[in-house]
Amino acid sequence: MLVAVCALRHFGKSCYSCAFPPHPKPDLFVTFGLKSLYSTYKMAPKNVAIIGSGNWGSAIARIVGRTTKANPDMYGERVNMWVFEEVVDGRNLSEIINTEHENVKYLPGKKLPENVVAVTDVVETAKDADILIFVIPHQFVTRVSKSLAGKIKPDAVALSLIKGLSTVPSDGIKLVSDEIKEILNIDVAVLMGANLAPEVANDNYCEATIGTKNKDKNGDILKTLFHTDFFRINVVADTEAVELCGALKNIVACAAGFSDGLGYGDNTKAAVIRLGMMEIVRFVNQFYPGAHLSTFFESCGLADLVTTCYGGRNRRVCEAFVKSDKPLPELEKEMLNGQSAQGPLTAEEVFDLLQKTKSLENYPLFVAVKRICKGELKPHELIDCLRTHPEYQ
Ligand SMILES: NC(=O)c1ccc[n+]([C@@H]2O[C@H](COP(=O)([O-])OP(=O)(O)OC[C@H]3O[C@@H](n4cnc5c(N)ncnc54)[C@H](O)[C@@H]3O)[C@@H](O)[C@H]2O)c1
Ligand SMILES: O=P(O)(O)OC[C@H](O)CO
Repeated sequence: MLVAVCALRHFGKSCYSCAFPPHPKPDLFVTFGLKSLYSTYKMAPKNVAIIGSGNWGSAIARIVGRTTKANPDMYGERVNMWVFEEVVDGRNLSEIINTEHENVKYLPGKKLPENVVAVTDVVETAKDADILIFVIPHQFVTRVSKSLAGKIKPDAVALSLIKGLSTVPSDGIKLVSDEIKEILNIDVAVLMGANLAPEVANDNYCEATIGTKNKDKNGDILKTLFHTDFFRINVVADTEAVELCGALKNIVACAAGFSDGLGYGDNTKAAVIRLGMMEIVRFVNQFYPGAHLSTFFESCGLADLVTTCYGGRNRRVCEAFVKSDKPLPELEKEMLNGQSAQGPLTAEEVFDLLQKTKSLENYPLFVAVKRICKGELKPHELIDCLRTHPEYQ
């Protein structure tokens, strides 16, 4: 055993300086046999595919295209990116991406690395991939995952960048990562953080959190795929908490938008952020207990909440909702050019779960956002809901 460990550590080189206790030098056959086994494993670069090509999908493709190219021993150079085909100015978006290397609709003005290849067939995109990055609005996850079932490598791993929840008619909600896992029967990690896509695409410094239950097995290969000088990654094991921070912050962003639309200023918004944070922590503890408090202070937690409540699309659309009195779907269409604000939908999904579990009174902010989005409350009533928050008792 000792010999085998030593052989693996030295890959057949001299073991005189081995830190292990004294042991015989491994015989050449064992050493080189293991070396070649190791090389086979080591020399098989992982193919990466991106399922999605919206605002965030395209920004992340800029990073992944570069890291795969910079690490040829770890990753295949070509990165397939699934494009939900549409026509832009008379041309197919996929064709524009593959000739001009720019997603002119969802991330205009930013070049994509040339090794990122737009593919319109989702199975074709994913079938040879060892790492599948899911980055689509959450309402499309079930359908897209089902179209991949049985058609991907059985030992592939997925990483979800999706900030949202899946709905289950009987149970209320399900984590998007669990939905993907159940449909595809593969391991699913998550990546969340304070990451407004246009700023990431600008290479402005920021951070993100990877949550994986298999840190020993997948932590390095996933981290290296994203970790750059300007995009710094921490890997933690609290997968559920990481994912829920990403999904639930979109609801809080809506409350921040209402507050901005009403002209309430920074103190009120700080209160919205704090109470929102407390509801996120409470929700995780109630439905997915066991998370470390420190996880909420990773980029996926407090940092994402701050950035989203100042610069996000959910905030922007909800501010406009107060000022214009137009319905949210109309504003989303008018303001976002095909992009998606996921807070209102997530608020509705979370509301159903809270109702089913008789927990509504513990989440006044989440509940108020749902009711305002659905026209059941006026935006200014948000503050009445917060005034009697259980955090004050
Ligand atoms: N944009 C950001 O700043 C950002 C940052 C971090 C995380 N996220 C999260 O990443 C996920 C994806 O966001 P995004 O910004 O890349 O997307 P987006 O909001 O830009 O959405 C547009 C994408 O949805 C696709 N789409 C439209 N209709 C579809 C359909 N019927 N089936 C499948 N796809 C369809 C479009 O082709 C396009 O690629 C979301 O969960 C979001 O919360 C976004
Ligand atoms: O633009 P939003 O509101 O979808 O937020 C984008 C990112 O999630 C911020 O980290």
